[in-house]
Amino acid sequence: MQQELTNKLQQLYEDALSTCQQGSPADYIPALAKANAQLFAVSIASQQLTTQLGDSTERFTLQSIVKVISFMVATEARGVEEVMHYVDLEPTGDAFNSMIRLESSKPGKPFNPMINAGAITIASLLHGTTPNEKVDTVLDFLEQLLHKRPSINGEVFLSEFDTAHRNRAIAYHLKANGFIVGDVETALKAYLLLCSIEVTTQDLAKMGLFLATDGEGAPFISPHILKITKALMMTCGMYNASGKVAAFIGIPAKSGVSGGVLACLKDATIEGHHGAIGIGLFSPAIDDVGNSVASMHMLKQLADHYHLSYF
Ligand SMILES: NC(=O)CC[C@H](N)C(=O)O
Repeated sequence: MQQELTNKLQQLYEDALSTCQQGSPADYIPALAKANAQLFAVSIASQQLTTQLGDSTERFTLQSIVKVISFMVATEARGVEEVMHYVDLEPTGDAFNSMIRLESSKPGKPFNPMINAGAITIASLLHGTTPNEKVDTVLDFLEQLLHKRPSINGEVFLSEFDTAHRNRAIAYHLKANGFIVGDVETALKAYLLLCSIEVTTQDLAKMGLFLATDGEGAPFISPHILKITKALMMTCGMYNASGKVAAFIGIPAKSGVSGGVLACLKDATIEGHHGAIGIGLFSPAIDDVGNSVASMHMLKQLADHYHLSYF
């Protein structure tokens, strides 16, 4: 059922919308730079209800948000022990594309699956030998969850593939240290294709609800893997602002440089929504760390107003 908008939610949305100009769209991926910085959409989904604010049908690429999904799919396929042989579960405090710890810490194992190094390793662990076969395992999962197969934005993929010098360096460094399974270019291409999967905030809210309900009634991911995934979102999901997001918002969330944010709440109340809730947000203007300014403002206001912090 689609919810009538309350004045409060509308007011929080308008307040957050006014913060868009404090950021700007990511420009290190050329195709993302031309996004309309004024776009802002919020979707809230619970088992009873969905709420849409702004342009919730606008499509954007998942970018780093896909790291949550590919981690779940790879870990379901391989098991926690095998995955942890290749990727740790520790926050870094560094930028998402940092390479420093691959060299400064021995044996150069990526610290967690939410940074680029960890996500490229995870892409190498997905079943399949070609990039498309690997990506299909994630698309299959999303198709079951969303009841439609998401598309890949070819322009964004090519734009990033052509300029992926840093990710390529990370991938080869990982390979040299034994943390890429199989062909390194295959892992890199799979990772970049995964980042280019297109969604709307409505899709993100459904993904959030899936996580929030511990996978109830949706494609199977073991409960212990969902628990690890949400812990990773809380500790590592918001780049090197993860600690502050945990402290001041207190909701497991994952953002991407296209301006999307995925959040989930196990048991909360937001207007007519009660119980497990998924939230999807999107606004392309991001801050220095890489988090969407309006989306984070909205999430903070929601957390304060509806007492959503886990702590
Ligand atoms: N933070 C992000 O969203 C990064 C994803 C982007 N595709 C990259 O690898 O740089």
